[in-house]
Amino acid sequence: MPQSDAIPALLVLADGTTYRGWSFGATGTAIGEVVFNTGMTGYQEVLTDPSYCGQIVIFTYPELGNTGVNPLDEESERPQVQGAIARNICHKPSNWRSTQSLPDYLKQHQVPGIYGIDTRALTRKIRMFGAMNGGISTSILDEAELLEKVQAAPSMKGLNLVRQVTTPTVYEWSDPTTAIWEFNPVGVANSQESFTVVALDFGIKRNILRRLAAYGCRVIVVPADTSSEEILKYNPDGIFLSNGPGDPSAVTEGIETAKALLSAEKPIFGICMGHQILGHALGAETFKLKFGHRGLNQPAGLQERIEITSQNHSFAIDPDSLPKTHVEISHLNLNDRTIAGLRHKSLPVFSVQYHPEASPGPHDADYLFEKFVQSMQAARSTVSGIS
Ligand SMILES: NC(=O)CC[C@H](N)C(=O)O
Repeated sequence: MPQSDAIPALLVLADGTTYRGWSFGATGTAIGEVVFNTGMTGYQEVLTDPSYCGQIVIFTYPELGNTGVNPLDEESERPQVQGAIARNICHKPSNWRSTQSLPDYLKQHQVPGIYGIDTRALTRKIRMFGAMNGGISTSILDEAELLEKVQAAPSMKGLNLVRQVTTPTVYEWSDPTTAIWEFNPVGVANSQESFTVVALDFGIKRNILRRLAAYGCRVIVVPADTSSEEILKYNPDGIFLSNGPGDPSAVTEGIETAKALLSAEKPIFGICMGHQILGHALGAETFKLKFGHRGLNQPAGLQERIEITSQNHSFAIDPDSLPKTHVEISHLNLNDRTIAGLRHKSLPVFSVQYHPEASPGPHDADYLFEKFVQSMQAARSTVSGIS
């Protein structure tokens, strides 16, 4: 229920659908692509994932904010969503790790939210008609006026948002997953040889960096427009292509770099946007899904093994465009049979459309970090003549 001093807010979708609710977080107006996330946990990780830049996220889980927010659960240094839509909000968090309430946190970072919305009906609408632009506002309460602003906003298709979230400078990351949260101590202990990984930052999540560090990688994170020559100067054992927001086909500089890096024949691992960029570099195309996959229970696999995965994406690789002579599908999304993983037939190069680092989500796919480390180990042995 709204508090007695709740501020009224308006939500308008590009097709003219309107909902009225109350404001939480910052006041003002936010316009973006409205998408839904079905996860039952991890609202802070979702809000701070740079891949959501430009989007307003509907949370289908009915109450947000119960466990507050804390500095350790940030996937980047601030919330990255344009706005948030919730059924209900908890104003008084209760958790030993909480340092701030969710509404105060969003207010501090000027991110507007709206609650009191029938998120089930809204999600059904998006599922039926597809993801579309929308706006939430406390200052424009006239439906036609907000609709005009929503309809003037650019479509997500063709949008390069990487420049807004990539690191401006090179930095090194060496913090592994904290010991109390480490769920795979055996795998981690087995891979303590150190490898240098250059991570191309299209909007990287911190837990990817932590998982790479947990498996013994020293990670050098570089801006998205770093050239292949500069990357190879670090003499990396492997190259990582990160997740990120917007349309992958618009990230032409990243695609060109990935193409050039393929000819260096080093191990390459891509996650989500990284997977799509690798796909483009290998000669494939991407297309926009009707409403995307965002949640923590997406099944992925091919034949015997099925992983339950964490996902957040709008675009996918077009199977008809895949150059089958040198690339093969390693995983399918088992809900809709779209491509969820790729593998090069002769090079140590692979990628997944989902998020093996979870945060939030299940840990089924964590083995992919181990696989990346093993491919770097194998490449080292080949170079030194031990095979
Ligand atoms: N999480 C991601 O990297 C998302 C990739 C891309 N922006 C998409 O929506 O498909």
